[in-house]
Amino acid sequence: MQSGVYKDVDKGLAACENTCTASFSPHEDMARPGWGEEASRVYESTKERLLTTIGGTKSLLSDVQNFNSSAWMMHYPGLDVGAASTQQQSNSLHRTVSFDDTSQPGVNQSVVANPNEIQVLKLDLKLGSSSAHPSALVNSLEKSSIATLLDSRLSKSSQHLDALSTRIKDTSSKVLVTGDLNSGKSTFVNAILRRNVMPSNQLPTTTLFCEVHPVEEHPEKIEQVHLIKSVKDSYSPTDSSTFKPHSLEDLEVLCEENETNPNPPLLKVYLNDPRAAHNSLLSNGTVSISLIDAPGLNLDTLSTTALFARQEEIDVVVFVLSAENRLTLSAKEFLVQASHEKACVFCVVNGWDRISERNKEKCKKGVLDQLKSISNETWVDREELVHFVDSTAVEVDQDADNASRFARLEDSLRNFVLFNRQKSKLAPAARFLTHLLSDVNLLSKANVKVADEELEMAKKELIRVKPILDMMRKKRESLQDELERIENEAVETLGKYTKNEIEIALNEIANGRLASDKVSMPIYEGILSIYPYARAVKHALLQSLDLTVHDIENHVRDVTGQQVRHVQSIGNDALPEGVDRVKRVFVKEAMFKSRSKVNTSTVGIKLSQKAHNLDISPREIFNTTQFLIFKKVEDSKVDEEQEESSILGALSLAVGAITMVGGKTMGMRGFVEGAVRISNLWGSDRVRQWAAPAVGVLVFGAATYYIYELPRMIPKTIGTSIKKSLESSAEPSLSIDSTSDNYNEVHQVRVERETRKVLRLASWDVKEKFRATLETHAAECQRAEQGEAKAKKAIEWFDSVCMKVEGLRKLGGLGESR
Ligand SMILES: Nc1nc2c(ncn2[C@@H]2O[C@H](COP(=O)(O)OP(=O)(O)OP(=O)(O)O)[C@@H](O)[C@H]2O)c(=O)[nH]1
Repeated sequence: MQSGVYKDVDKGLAACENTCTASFSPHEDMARPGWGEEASRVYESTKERLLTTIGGTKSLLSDVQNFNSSAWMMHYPGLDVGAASTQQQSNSLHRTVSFDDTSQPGVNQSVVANPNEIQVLKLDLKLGSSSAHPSALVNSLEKSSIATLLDSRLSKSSQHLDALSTRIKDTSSKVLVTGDLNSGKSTFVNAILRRNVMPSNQLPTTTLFCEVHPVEEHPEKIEQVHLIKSVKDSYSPTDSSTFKPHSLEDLEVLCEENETNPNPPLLKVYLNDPRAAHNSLLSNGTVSISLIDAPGLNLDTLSTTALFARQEEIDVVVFVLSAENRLTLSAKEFLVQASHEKACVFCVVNGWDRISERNKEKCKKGVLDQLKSISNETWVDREELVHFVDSTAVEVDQDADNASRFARLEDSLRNFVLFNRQKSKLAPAARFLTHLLSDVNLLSKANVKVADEELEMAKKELIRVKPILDMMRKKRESLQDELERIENEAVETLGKYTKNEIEIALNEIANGRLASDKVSMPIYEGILSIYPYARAVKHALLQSLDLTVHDIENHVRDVTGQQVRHVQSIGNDALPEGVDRVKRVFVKEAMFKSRSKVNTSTVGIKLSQKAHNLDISPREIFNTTQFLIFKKVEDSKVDEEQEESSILGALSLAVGAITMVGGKTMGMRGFVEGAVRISNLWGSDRVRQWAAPAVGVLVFGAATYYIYELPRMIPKTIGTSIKKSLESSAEPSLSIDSTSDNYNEVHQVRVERETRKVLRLASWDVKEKFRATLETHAAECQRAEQGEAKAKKAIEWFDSVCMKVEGLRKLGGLGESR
């Protein structure tokens, strides 16, 4: 016999929790004076502790939810993939903290936990195919989905805590009286109340639920019946819209009226119990008890009554059966369900007076055997829970034996109600809190484990990435400087080179020589083709200049290409390992290609291909100044001939001018005629006498000299002219187009600009790659630092949750769920 239920009151709720599964035999305690007060005291103190624990747990759940949504997406333990490793883990850690979360990087797959340990916060993973293994589902779900599912479980648990809290605060207890049809339920309720209130009859009468409350619960403290349309409707005795009032006398009529109602109403009956508190069950002075007279069980009412019995506020089910009849199928079915829900069922075997003395033992055995097969717990405590009485005799004169049996029934029932109130109101809360706190503890430890893993990963990542980042940050400035230096040096070198090469070329041309050996001078074909010859010379000189520029460009391309590779190699050397290198290929042909698109860039290019550059002015053929200059440049010995040459030059200029004006080259006849015309100008006979031969000789000598000197003079004259005009944009004969810069400067600037453009692009590539790599590493570093901080915070926070769980367990007198 378990008699420690009320003795061991100091164990508080742990005792309450233990008694949930303990057998019930409080009769020894009942015999003690003041047992009711003691039970009540235990109840009150345990209730207060539980309510405080519920408040603390709710606040803890809210904290977990906030942390889950704002700081750390909660991880959920996966499924057991190895009993051995689970066992091993369990041995080393308090309440298995390991788990199989293979969806998380870095989590050791051999580390597992038993998911069955999670009870209240178990996720509803019946998603999609029912054949999908829960572990697969856990692992396939996104972290955020798990966190969301968990959040929903936490919310539901919090709501359930509210319901439990309300239930704990509810001081009333409900006793549901049910049983087979006509088994005497109403008669028994009347006997308990010592009043003939419930209609009882040979014929089935009770078709609806009659809930009897002490009159003290009525707002006006009057006896009254409240008819509530449906058992599902809400009801408040102070809200007249929720019920229809009737007098007690109407009760029988109301029952008759609703005999065939498929959806019968619920009746609340407020009744005065005239008995003293220590005798009364209804107004016992300790707790507020209501009795519910339910319809007899048949196929129609079975489900409704079973549903009613399952309700949390039903603390006790009193099952009334007839001593004369065996249990019906409906009754058996109900008892199985009720005993499953409530563990023990209080049984009243009615009509005991109808059983003859000699059959009483046999009848008793038959009833108990039936009960044993249905509810073993009830059978075990049959002395307290199964009573054989005559309910009809309670109000009338009854034999002492039945009076004693009924008194014992009443004591047992009252005791059972008080005892079960503790069980039905506090134990579910205690059990739920125990499981919930254990789940929170398990989840916290599982998350500490994950946070540990993530902390390790973050640290490793920082060890890897931070030195690279620091090195790159240090290199950034020097790389920039180095690239700029290479660019500037190359630009300067190639600019100078260009200037120098063009200077050399122009000097060559000014000396009448070709600047490139890839071009040859035209052949002089005599004075008669002097003009085409001069034009061809000019073309050859300009072409040689063009080829010089072309050679310069090629050289610049080669050198720039080398510098591009140099830039790339410096840039690639500055990049950390594992990063793609700069691979842009330098296409040297693309250099100097953009000239056709931009007008100014055509300046000074392909001079020989522009027709207007080949125009020859008389001065380029007969320019005495040029001639003299050529002489000076060519040979210093000719100084003494300068005077003569000057005269001849002047003459040649005149003759040339005349011949050119007359139609470019007129030939010897025209030349002589020209000379005669000049002599005619003089007009005097005397002059004509001596001058004609002298002029003739002079002209002839000059012509002879010119014919001899022209092939040598023309390239120099033209070359000098070209050089002069290229060195100054003011020279109209060979303009380098719309620029004020001279030819040399134009090319120097062009080469510098192209070189800078190419090298700047190469540097940009390198710098961009370096910048992007640095940014990537900075982001990785930042992520790792954030991960480290987050993991540290999570470890600290979940550790504090475990401590709070421990505190709440102590506060509520709760143990560990497993
Ligand atoms: N002799 C005897 N008759 C009883 C006893 N209990 C009930 N009866 C009679 O049995 C009949 C049915 O009693 P009720 O109380 O109406 O039975 P019930 O279970 O409430 O009936 P329903 O609600 O219609 O299922 C009545 O005539 C009662 O007088 C008892 O202990 N002894």
